[in-house]
Amino acid sequence: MKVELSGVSVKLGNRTVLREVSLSVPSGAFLAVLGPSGSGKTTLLHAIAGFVPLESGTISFDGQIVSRAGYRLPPEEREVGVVFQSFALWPHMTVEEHITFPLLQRRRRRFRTELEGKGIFRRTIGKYLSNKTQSKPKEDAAVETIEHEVEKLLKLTELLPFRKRFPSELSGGQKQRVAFARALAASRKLLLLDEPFSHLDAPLRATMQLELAKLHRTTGSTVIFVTHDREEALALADLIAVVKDGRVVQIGPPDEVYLQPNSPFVAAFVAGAALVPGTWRGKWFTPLGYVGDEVWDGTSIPPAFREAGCFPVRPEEWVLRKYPPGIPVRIVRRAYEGRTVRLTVELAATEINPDEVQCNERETADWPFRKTSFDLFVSPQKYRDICTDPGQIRHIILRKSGTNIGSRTKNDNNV
Ligand SMILES: Nc1ncnc2c1ncn2[C@@H]1O[C@H](COP(=O)(O)OP(=O)(O)OP(=O)(O)O)[C@@H](O)[C@H]1O
Repeated sequence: MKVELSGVSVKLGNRTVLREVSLSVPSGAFLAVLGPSGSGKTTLLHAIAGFVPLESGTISFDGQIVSRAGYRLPPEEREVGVVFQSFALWPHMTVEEHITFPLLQRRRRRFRTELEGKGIFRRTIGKYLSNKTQSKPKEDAAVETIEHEVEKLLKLTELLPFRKRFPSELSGGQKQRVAFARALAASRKLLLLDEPFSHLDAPLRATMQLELAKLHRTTGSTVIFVTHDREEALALADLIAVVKDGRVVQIGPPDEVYLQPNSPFVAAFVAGAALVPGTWRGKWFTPLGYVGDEVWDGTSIPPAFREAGCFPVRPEEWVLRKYPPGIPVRIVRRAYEGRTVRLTVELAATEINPDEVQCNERETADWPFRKTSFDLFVSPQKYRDICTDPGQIRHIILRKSGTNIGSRTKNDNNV
């Protein structure tokens, strides 16, 4: 199912929580909605599910408007499957009953007139159908269809051995799979997932991410997935929408958002980039405190970085050196991660006059820009060769890629 939002604004209480959000998710695509806490991700998902009314704009599914100001197709009529952060399983229902329930609801919608007021939500399909609301052949066909679908979903989510168990008898990962199976039973067209892995430990999280990717491939559902974990978003999605303060500030494929962020916020949030303060002269950038005569070529850096007086550098772009040339930094933390050592560094304060930092307050107010601290990775061997203790001052330079470095004296003449 293709999902389109055009100029969507949502007010909760007297706060505008979503502002003029426009985005388009092609049928079968996996969109990750990525943003910090409180940015409006869950509200965006709730607007798509039909849980909240719109102040303005439209939401459409396959070209049909499902929400606009003053109109909202009820959630149960939207054919969407939702997985909530907390799983929200029903303690009194078994695994197979969880999956049966939305199938009965869908059936109920189809036979609404026949079933109206007949008390269909009993614990099993048998009980439900023994209400004799339909003819015998119709009953048999309904049982068969629902049973068949339940079997398929149990198999798809590898829950066959647990079908008779209640939630209290399941592990975290199994509960998660029940939540997925129930959502798929509600709809295979559109799945809305609100941080579904946030309560799982790291190994289980990795397994569930693989399972979700497989499920997405096999079902072909459109998936909208809310997360504040950039690695999860980069690993799973076809498209990432970065949300800040209720707005979508950038949307694109993961590599595009990672490699070509359009603002300091996206660079720092999605790529963990350092926002190196310094001075722009034309296309050339001189990092603050740089010891040496190099300047960086910012031809491909968007204007928002010039306005903020900074240059984005991703962790993998740095080279650590014992001596100048480079930017002096103090190593404040090291974390051994097996193949690499993650170093957290701060610009060495003695070298820097904070007044020289041309910081755009609005863009960087929520990011530790002035107290610039960021990560870089070195090999364990390099770590042993270059640094021994946190607290040491070392130098970092931008990895030479052949095109992004110039000489200060040579290029000063060109600006
Ligand atoms: N019912 C409400 N009334 C008023 N404000 C609300 C209401 N619900 C949420 N908000 C506010 O709307 C903003 C967006 O909330 P939302 O839950 O969508 O953010 P989020 O990005 O999903 O956050 P998190 O990652 O912490 O779950 C927050 O500042 C929140 O405090």
